[in-house]
Amino acid sequence: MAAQEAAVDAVDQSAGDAVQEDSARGSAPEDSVRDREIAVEQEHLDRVYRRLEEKIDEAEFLMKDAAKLGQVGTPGALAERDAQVFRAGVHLSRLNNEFEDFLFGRIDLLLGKDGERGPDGAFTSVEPADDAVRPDSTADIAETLHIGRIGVLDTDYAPLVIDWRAPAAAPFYRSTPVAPGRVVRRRVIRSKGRRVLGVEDDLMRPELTARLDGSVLPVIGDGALMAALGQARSHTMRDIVASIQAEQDMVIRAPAASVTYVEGGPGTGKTAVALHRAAYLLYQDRRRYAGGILIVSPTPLLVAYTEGVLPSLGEEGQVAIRAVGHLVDGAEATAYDEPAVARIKGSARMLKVLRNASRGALERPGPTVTVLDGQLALGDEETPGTPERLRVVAFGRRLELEADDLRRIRNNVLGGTAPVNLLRPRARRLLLDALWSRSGAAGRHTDQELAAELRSSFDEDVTGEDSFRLFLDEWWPELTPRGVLAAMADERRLGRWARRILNPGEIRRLARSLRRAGEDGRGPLSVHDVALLDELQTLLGAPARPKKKRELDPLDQLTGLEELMPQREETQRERAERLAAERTEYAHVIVDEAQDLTPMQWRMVGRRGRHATWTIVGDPAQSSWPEPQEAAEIRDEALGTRPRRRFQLTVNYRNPAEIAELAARVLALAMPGMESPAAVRSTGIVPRFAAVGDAELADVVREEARRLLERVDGTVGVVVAMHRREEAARWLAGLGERVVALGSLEAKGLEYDATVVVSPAEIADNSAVGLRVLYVALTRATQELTVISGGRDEPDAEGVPRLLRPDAAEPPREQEAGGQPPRQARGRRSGGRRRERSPSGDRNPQTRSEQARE
Ligand SMILES: Nc1ncnc2c1ncn2[C@@H]1O[C@H](COP(=O)(O)OP(=O)(O)OP(=O)(O)O)[C@@H](O)[C@H]1O
Repeated sequence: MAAQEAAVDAVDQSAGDAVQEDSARGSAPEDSVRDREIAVEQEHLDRVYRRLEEKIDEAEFLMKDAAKLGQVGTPGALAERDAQVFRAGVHLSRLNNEFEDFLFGRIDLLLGKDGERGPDGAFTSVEPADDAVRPDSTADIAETLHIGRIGVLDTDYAPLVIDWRAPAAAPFYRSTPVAPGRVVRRRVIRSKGRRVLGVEDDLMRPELTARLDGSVLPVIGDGALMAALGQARSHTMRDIVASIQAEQDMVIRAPAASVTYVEGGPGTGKTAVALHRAAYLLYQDRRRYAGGILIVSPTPLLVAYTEGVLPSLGEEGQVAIRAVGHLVDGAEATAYDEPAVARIKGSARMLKVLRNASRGALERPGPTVTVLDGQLALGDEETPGTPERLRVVAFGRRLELEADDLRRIRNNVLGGTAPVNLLRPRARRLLLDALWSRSGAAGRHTDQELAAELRSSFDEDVTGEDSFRLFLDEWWPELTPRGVLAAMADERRLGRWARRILNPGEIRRLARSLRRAGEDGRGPLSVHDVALLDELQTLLGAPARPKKKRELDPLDQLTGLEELMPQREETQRERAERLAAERTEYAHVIVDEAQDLTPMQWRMVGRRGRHATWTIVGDPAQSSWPEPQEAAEIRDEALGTRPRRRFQLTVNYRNPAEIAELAARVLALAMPGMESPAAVRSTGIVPRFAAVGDAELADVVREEARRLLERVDGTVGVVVAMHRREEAARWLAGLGERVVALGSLEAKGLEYDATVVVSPAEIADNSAVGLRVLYVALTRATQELTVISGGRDEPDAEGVPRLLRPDAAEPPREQEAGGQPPRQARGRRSGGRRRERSPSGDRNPQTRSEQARE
């Protein structure tokens, strides 16, 4: 906050010039220039609110009127009422949504090349008219536009506020001093409710002396971007609508068609851009996209962090944001697999294993049972194996099919590629055929009609028998994805299905991991299990069931999936959830942190967007998936032949240069030759280091977290290796909600005012791509970073771990799949004591870091 206030107070050079001119005319001093500008914007905001209130009155009148119409009760009147209630509800909902921080921008423009106005009342030209600037570099402001979260027109259709997504608002984001177009001054207005609190200006044409209504245009503040970046962070992400940068705006407004790829390093705004793009697409084509956009996020934590952004942009309930482990209804992943297992489960090789399992699971091991006289002869066995003999009585004769017959029929049916559950009717038919030929009745009639009649009464006879029905249920049971996954936990069976696909070690590890889900398959699932379940769902197919008739919603009839209204019993969120549950495919799919998706996850996500357009954002340098080539192939299969458009984001808005520079050392190890994004600001606060022994780790981390909580207004994140997650949460117990402990894989996409990264070596050893995971951990802080090392980190005298020293040695050997992490190569644990303390005897690592820097 302090930074923001400071920025508001700062009046830059150009403003100074304006002030001087003001003073020369004997008018206001510096403060009053700013106050006067705030008053100018306040006046405009008051007008906007008056107009909004009029519109709310109109909407309420419509609602009342609609209710009256409803009392008439004729079908025509009811439909009319629904339509009115709907329109009014939408209107009210939007107006209420938009009231907070409603107006945030303004641009002052030169005269344009042509005089045409667009539908929002603004002039359409982008470039200034030839005579807009006089030879003496003076110019007049010809048009002023205010930008807000939705558009508002005055009673005479003049634009009071332009929707940020409208074409006329684009120059607010795109204009730069290099390519200013018509924009002379861009202003960000900071307001709360009805009160304007401050303004921040960027001058796009500093060479001009521009006048508005005869006075020189004043310029206030340091620029909105810096003010926004300096703000304290909370546990939820904020929208960036007031300070979207030109390269980001290009992505947000890119046409929806085809596949839009966005790459950029940590903090370049990829997630923010993805969310704003969803809002933009809704604005562009609401009919197509309302309720039809899916955002896939890597973790539930990132979903929780980002889900407030769209409502703040006025788009409540229109977009489904789901963690990749929550994409399958009814299957919520809560567990993480160890890296070697994740690598198996995510690999495209699993496709073949699952195909085999989905067919093989029909056959259950165990004591064979006979279905006899309408009963299963189970003996003491609770889970019988697959029956190996079918006996029925038909036309007064006992008929039997033996194991060989049954096997032949099964193989015949499974010869096709159709989903297993959908093959059951065919299996049933072939069983009946075999019994029929066994019955000897086949040749009894030459007359086709009679033969057909006889056959049909034979079928009725057989299928009416409990023995047959029970047999079929046991011999071709309806398979569920969780049931098959549970079957794969049996190492012997898995061994058969994975023969020549996985090696014995992989089979053992995979079976062991699947046993966690329990024999009934109801135990906790991992993120990677969910993609397997989704694949199995496709391989098994859902047997046809009579469809439950859905009650027709009159609003759906009126408007399809259009905007939602708050007055109805179902809330917007519930409706969005319902739409998401009913939906299996989306019109636009946005994948955040796409570099982490495994091949199997790409298949799962791909199925949700078979006819969709796509936005895919990611950073290869942050990938926690070790086989990028394999993932890219499967991704390309999922995206099909749609044309690709690529964008690169190049500026790091999150980390100060001091932190970015440290992280770049790890990037150089993890991805040699890859460029770091340029940090946009510097704070002068260098990262701090401490080396501690195991015994002291908890205390030192806790103490450091406490110290950082005092230094920053917002949040503190403590990032540890995955196996320390729970332990770390205990270290921080009682420190309050502003501080959280995170496993390194959970830190993806999140940010904190300050972070403590505990043992870089442990984090790096955590997986085959540990250096990239460490790079993620080091790039989460917006202000301060402390690195605490143990003996395994091989800290130097200043406490700087080996991996973070400028002369970091060769990158550690990548861990083999399932092999031991290469930690032995990097030293022993320290003897247990921290090697240095501050002169005052406290354990504040600040001192060491300062010493180190000196
Ligand atoms: N134009 C902007 N104006 C203000 N803040 C911005 C802007 N662009 C990005 N930011 C801020 O920078 C931070 C990083 O943005 P974001 O999380 O979207 O980056 P990212 O590229 O997804 O990072 P990562 O890859 O590390 O997850 C956020 O706090 C975001 O609000």
